[in-house]
Amino acid sequence: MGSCLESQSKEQTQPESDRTGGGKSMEIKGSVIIITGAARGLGKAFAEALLDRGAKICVADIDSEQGQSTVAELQAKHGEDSVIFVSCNVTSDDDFKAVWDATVEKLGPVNVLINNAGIGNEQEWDKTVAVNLGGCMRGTLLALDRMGTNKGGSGGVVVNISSIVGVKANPFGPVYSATKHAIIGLVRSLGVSIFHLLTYTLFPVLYHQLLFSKALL
Ligand SMILES: NC(=O)C1=CN([C@@H]2O[C@H](COP(=O)(O)OP(=O)(O)OC[C@H]3O[C@@H](n4cnc5c(N)ncnc54)[C@H](O)[C@@H]3O)[C@@H](O)[C@H]2O)C=CC1
Ligand SMILES: CCCCCC(=O)/C=C/[C@H]1[C@H](O)CC(=O)[C@@H]1CCCCCCC(=O)O
Repeated sequence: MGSCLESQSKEQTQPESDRTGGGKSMEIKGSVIIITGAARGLGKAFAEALLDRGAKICVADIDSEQGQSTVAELQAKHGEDSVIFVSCNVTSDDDFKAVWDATVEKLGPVNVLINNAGIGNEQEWDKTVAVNLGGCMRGTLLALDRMGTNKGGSGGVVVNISSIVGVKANPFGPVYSATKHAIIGLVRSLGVSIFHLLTYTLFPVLYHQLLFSKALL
């Protein structure tokens, strides 16, 4: 059966301790990092923390107004050459590729992708699946294609954002919870079969933001 994760082979397996993607240790200073959904919330907080440590950041978000305002704020502190905004809907292959190309052109070769964009819309469940799970899959597969050592890349890191409800049941949001469970399945499976990149999952618990505050009321 064909696989979207082409050219994996059993010969390419290596010990867990050697899973370094490109075989090098990772340094944040000078790294080029794409963060989806970084116009606000957790993604913006990741951008701030990584900029403080010397990374260059592409804020990729569907909300251009908020994204541009966030980048203007971050540029005022870290300089215009350190952070850019690129409009991106993570459900679109073309958008994701354009983000990658613009980042390489303006900041240099990409080292890290953080698939952070996420929504919690139980009524429009297919949209929630497309953004939360589809965005992580699309980004991870593109990263393998662009950074994978099997494709002539230098390796790199992909971080996919799950949630506490990716490991616990969430009766108030079963669709959201299912997407976050699936992200863990994706990364765990990649972790045992792919050594061309490092893949991680983060499990945030609660981070204040407007939408979630409203969901609790
Ligand atoms: N806030 C929290 O306590 C927790 C958040 N998470 C996860 O962390 C991630 C970020 O969450 P928050 O910062 O709280 O969310 P948020 O709602 O504050 O921000 C989400 C960002 O994603 C963007 N976005 C939405 N749809 C998009 C799309 N199709 N393409 C590109 N960008 C899109 C939005 O414009 C927004 O800037 C999500 O994946 C969420 O599921 C996980 C656990 C806890
Ligand atoms: C309900 C427990 C949520 C656990 C923490 C979490 O993952 C929160 C994430 C929010 C993030 O800001 C983006 C969202 O939209 C998330 C909230 C989704 C809650 C689903 C509730 C479903 C509903 O009541 O419609």
